[in-house]
Amino acid sequence: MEASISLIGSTPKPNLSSLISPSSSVVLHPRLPLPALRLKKVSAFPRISHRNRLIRAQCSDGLRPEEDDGFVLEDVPHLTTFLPDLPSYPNPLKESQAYAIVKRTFVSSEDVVAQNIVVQKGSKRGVHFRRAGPRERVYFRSDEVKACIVTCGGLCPGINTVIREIVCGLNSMYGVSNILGIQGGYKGFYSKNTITLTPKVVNDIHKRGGTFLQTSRGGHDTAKIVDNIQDRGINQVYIIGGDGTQKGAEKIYQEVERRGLQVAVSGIPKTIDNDIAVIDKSFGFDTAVEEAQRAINAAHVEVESVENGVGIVKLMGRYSGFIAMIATLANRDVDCCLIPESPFYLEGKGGLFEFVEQRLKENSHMVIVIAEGAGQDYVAQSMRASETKDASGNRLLLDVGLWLTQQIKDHFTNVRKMTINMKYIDPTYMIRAIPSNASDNVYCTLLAQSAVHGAMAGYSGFTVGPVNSRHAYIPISRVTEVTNTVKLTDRMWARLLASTNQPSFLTGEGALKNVIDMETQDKIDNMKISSI
Ligand SMILES: Nc1ncnc2c1ncn2[C@@H]1O[C@H](COP(=O)(O)OP(=O)(O)OP(=O)(O)O)[C@@H](O)[C@H]1O
Ligand SMILES: O=P(O)(O)OC[C@H]1O[C@](O)(CO)[C@@H](O)[C@@H]1O
Ligand SMILES: [Mg+2]
Repeated sequence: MEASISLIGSTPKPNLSSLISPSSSVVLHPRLPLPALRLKKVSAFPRISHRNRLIRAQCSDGLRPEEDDGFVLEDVPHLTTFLPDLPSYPNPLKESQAYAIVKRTFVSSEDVVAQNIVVQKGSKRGVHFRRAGPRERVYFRSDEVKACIVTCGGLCPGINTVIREIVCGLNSMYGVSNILGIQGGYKGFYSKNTITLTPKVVNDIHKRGGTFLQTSRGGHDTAKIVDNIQDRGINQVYIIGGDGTQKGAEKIYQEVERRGLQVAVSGIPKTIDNDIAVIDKSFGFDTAVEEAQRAINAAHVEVESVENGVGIVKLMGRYSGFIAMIATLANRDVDCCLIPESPFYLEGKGGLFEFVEQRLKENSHMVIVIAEGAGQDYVAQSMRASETKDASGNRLLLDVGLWLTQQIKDHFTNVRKMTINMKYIDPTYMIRAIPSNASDNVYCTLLAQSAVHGAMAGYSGFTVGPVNSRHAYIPISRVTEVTNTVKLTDRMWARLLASTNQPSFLTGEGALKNVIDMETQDKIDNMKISSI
């Protein structure tokens, strides 16, 4: 059967045809050079969600589901898309001692990573991403590369490891020695001096927390940044940061393409909140969960040593309660976990006050873990909410930890006439500021090396990250269009409820329906397989 292909984006170019198996119908996104098969150009979709565009693409191709194995490649841009005459060179890794006995040094263009690995007999093959790794040909000569690295947004364990491994990877694998550090985040492109990064300069930065290059929020001025990239002759840009940073990276890529520059833009997702879609997990998350154990354990020791001890530990998580959820599951001494995705209430039947009292009666102590973004609307009812934002436009949160501490104290002292011993611990910045642990260090190394291979291979406008444990190149827009959140309807939250035996707070009329409605909408937009 002849393959039927829908192409979204600019005019196709004749190479890289091998991805197409004769029986597949393939949707190439956003631009894959022309395979030697029948092509149908799909024009002008409304710029709605990436996912919807793909669905539309398949429908417009007139494919009936029965004839279609549903293979979809969400491809990343390549420099040859807008610079068709760019020369390529044999990858210097061919000569590398490190890869001398590796059976398959290079990743084939046919290697893709499936987004969905839980399938049923007869399921569509679904969305795939290009597998990350070195390619047979590179689009930069080593002595021509001028790379830069920038770190933006909040801190996260492991940033320094990523910086180190980009520098060392470029140098040892590709012989690149011209690498600049942009200081202080995006605004550093146009307002600060750069620093020269060599393997020697970055040699032991991975042992320290924070970012060697400093970071900032706000200050993303695309035109000024790309002017600066152009003026300095930079041709590889490595951008380490969270969802906001990746949105900025996408804008930089678009401007680079508009100007027709030979610049590879690579995003490396960083967020302690684990709120980036598509990837399995963000680096530093495991380290954060591990460090959170120390705070939870301290709270438990304190409250178990007194009568009616109530410990509250506040953890980070602006919109996503992953750290709180996984830290709770890991710990066993937590009686109740509160996250932004799961609304809770204090008073009445099934409320938090009732549960605290019950646990105090049973055990004489209890520990609550609360994510900083939990119950914000609730807090706003009793505090004067100011709609203040940080320099990047993120809403500044009200301190739910202090608020909850006060509410519980007031309730038991004034209403229940009980003496309780309250211990409130806020370890948020301590958790974020530490160096990464061993497994995160390995993860950061893989991310950095994958980013370097992708840039050298001429990909641009991509984010790198593990999808079902295999590192992949993902279009940046795909990871920024939705926020990864804890799905209350998935099993992981149920596991937590089963482990703590806490109330689900879903007894209010319509509460469960609201959650399901919200998540259904989310799932339509976001095909992420959320699992940790
Ligand atoms: N929509 C956007 N377009 C362009 N740049 C953006 C956008 N959103 C944020 N940025 C820029 O990205 C940088 C970091 O953004 P932000 O402070 O939101 O942190 P982040 O990358 O989301 O990391 P985290 O939230 O994990 O700390 C800032 O310099 C900000 O100006
Ligand atoms: O105080 P800062 O540095 O703006 O960072 C706080 C925010 O950063 C995050 O850790 C995300 O990086 C959020 O969880 C938190 O709200
Ligand atoms: Mg963010």
